[in-house]
Amino acid sequence: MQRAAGGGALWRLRGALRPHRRALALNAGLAAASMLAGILLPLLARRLLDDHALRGDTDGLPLIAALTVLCAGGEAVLIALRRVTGPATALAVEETMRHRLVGRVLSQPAAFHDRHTPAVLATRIVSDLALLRRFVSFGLPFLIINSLTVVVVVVLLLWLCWPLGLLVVAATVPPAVLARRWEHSSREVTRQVQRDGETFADLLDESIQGVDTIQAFGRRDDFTARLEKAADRLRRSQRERARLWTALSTLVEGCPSAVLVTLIGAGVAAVWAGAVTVGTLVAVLTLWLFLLWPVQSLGGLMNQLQQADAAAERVSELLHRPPVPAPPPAFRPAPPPSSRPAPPSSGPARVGSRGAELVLDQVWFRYPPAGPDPPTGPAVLTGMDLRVAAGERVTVVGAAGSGKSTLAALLTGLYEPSGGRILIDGTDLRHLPTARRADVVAPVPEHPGLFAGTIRDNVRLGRPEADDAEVTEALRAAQAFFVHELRHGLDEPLTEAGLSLSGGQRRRLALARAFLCRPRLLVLDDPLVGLDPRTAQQVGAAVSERLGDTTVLWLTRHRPPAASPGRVVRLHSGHIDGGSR
Ligand SMILES: Nc1ncnc2c1ncn2[C@@H]1O[C@H](COP(=O)(O)OP(=O)(O)OP(=O)(O)O)[C@@H](O)[C@H]1O
Repeated sequence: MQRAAGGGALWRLRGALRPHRRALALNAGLAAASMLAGILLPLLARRLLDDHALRGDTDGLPLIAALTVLCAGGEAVLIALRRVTGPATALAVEETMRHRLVGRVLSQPAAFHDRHTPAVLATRIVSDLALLRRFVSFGLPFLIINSLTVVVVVVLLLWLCWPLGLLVVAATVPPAVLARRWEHSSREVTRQVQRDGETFADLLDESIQGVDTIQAFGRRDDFTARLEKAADRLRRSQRERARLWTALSTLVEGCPSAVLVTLIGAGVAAVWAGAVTVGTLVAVLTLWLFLLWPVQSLGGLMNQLQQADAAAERVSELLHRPPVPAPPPAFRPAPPPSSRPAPPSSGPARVGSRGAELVLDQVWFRYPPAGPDPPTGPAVLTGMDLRVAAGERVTVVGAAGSGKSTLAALLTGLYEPSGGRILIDGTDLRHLPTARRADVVAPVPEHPGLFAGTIRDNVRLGRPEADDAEVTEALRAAQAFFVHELRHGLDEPLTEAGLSLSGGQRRRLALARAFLCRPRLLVLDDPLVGLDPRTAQQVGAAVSERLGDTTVLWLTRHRPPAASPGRVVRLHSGHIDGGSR
């Protein structure tokens, strides 16, 4: 439903302002006080002229002069204070929103990340929040101060000389109406600018990430053309927005000069006619000058309000997503294996744990749609049944695209089944708290995620408290001996996403990471891809021999090496042939 006025999405973000309400109230107080101190000056000038200067009366002059200096000085001090506290408050508000936003984004399920690319999320977290910070530090205070100024000045003008006051009121109406109409017509254009910006950011992200492929296939010109087309669309919508904005600002900025001339003419005539004093005319003209900035800045502030509202809409769409569901109180996962003493480092490393029983009960799965349309694609899993006893090793063999990675994603809770249940020791996986999942189910995904940091940080991802002896043991079990040949060993820094390592090395670090968690169920998604036959054989042997009673589900396109886990089942047409023994 279309909102009647801008600001609705901003209002939905008020929760993020709550922790800063004192600082915001202080800023508003400083702004109102400085505005009032400024507005008192024309009134004091009127007294100075009418009661003293034009009459030659010096009685009381020092008091009026002292009050004038006090107001002028007070206004300057209050403005300076606001300039210090305002940006600090805006930065604090931005920090609160960023903290909440990052937390919400990182806790969203995989289906959400399928629909929002990293570029779009980064834009929202960085650019949209910067827009909102600017609005909180500049746009919002000025919208409040300017509105207050208009009300106070108009009341004073009507009180000082109502005909001149009415003239001023009449002169402020057209710009206000124009700004309102502009706000209406430019709302959709503003959103279009932001949509085009997101599309461009997406394409840019995709092109930079795939630059090797683009260059290898000599498609640089094609991709440059695609980017230019998207940039052109963005430029066109920005130009349309600028056109609307120019029309408004020209009218709004041109109006006041015409009004000032009229006001001077009418005011001088009124003084000649004896209807107003010189002091009153000076006060009226000065007060009109106070209205100039609020009127002239109206367009700019509406512009900022719109951009901030569009940013707030996108930010609140993320912030108000449902939180990760809390587990029902009944579920008690087994105690984390870290409480057990680490095995001795001599002899073959054992990284296993007490295994969990896994049951897939009529599991159906269809990927959620990328857009708002209802799902249309075929179901990937179609009533899958599989029973794996505690401590059992099962190899699931399936062709490319048969749904192995999908099954791994379901087992690690990245997606929820569209139908049926996944039970671990009889408890539905849906009820397993996210933070404890790594204690129970550890994945070795087909494309493991590594992060900037040291090898140690990456291996300890699931168990940050593990000591170096445990990390080294997990690396040995995963055949990741290459780590000891690195210059800094466990302290070797990885560049972003572990790009400084080969695919096979990354995979072995992912294995070590999973081993270190000593999970009760280990899910391996084609873990031998990228390994040479000898290392593959050793990893297969490590999984068979060194995992103790850990239950292992090995998903693969081909039968793994001879030493690989025991029972073999086939994934075919979305279900497992002979899954439930
Ligand atoms: N995020 C996604 N959104 C929509 N469809 C998807 C998504 N990921 C995978 N699919 C589809 O689900 C099906 C199964 O894919 P999946 O990656 O699970 O297969 P796989 O057996 O692991 O394949 P491979 O051995 O090639 O890695 C494929 O048809 C694929 O197109």
